[in-house]
Amino acid sequence: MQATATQTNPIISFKHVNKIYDNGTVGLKDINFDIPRGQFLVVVGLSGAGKSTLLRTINRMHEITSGEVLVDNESVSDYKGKALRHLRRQIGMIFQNFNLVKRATVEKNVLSGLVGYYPTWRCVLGLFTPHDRKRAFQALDRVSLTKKLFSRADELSGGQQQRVAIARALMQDPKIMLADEPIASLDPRTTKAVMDTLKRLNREDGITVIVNLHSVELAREYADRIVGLRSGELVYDEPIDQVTEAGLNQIYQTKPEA
Ligand SMILES: Nc1ncnc2c1ncn2[C@@H]1O[C@H](COP(=O)(O)OP(=O)(O)OP(=O)(O)O)[C@@H](O)[C@H]1O
Repeated sequence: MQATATQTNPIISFKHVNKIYDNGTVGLKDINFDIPRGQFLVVVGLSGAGKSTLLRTINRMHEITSGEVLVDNESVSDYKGKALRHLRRQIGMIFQNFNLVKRATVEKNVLSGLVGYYPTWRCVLGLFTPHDRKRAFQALDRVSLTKKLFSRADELSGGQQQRVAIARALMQDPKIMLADEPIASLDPRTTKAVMDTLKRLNREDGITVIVNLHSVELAREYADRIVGLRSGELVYDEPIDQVTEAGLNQIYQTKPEA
């Protein structure tokens, strides 16, 4: 069989990645795997398994202790200044608590996604061009929220706020979207709206999406592939058509005593 581009050219690679926090806690232990371009990857595992740590090594919110993280075949560990800013522009991120400026309008929150492109003072002063505003409107359209353009962020439901956060990330024109427990504080209906939005961006825009989830059911519903972490180690890695209940249970077993 002929190798496809995604097989030969992963967008992200972890090579023997270890992360030990300053207090000695092992965050990640010898992580090795590739993420093909355009994949919808879900990372599952118990609380403290290392999911957030893993995600944050990709955009260098966390530094690794050893090994290599490659984005587009380039090791990002030594990136500084311009190179690091360029890396972070390509990677959108959303969080459990949305991280919006609650008293600001939806439009202003979305426009703040341009902070990686403009000096911060320009964003703070709100010096955006008509073209920027048009892009903010288009980003909100992608998450079906144009009607809320001039609402204050804290007037929106949790699910809507998370979609504003997604629109803000879209302003970066990202190749990769990291989502750290994006639905942990949402009810089932709004959860579906957020997960469907991420899936649509993955399918229609080709954005590689990596989501940390506690819910195995949601992982099975949305993922192309599921990886499982336990105590910082990769203990599970299967494409969705090979995921089984028994396999998933293995992620949640506690380690036998040595
Ligand atoms: N800044 C830190 N300093 C020290 N240890 C940390 C730090 N951040 C995380 N840890 C530890 O690293 C391990 C992995 O944490 P991490 O937050 O990545 O797990 P997680 O799977 O995302 O958990 P959760 O689902 O609760 O968010 C845990 O033992 C955690 O206590």
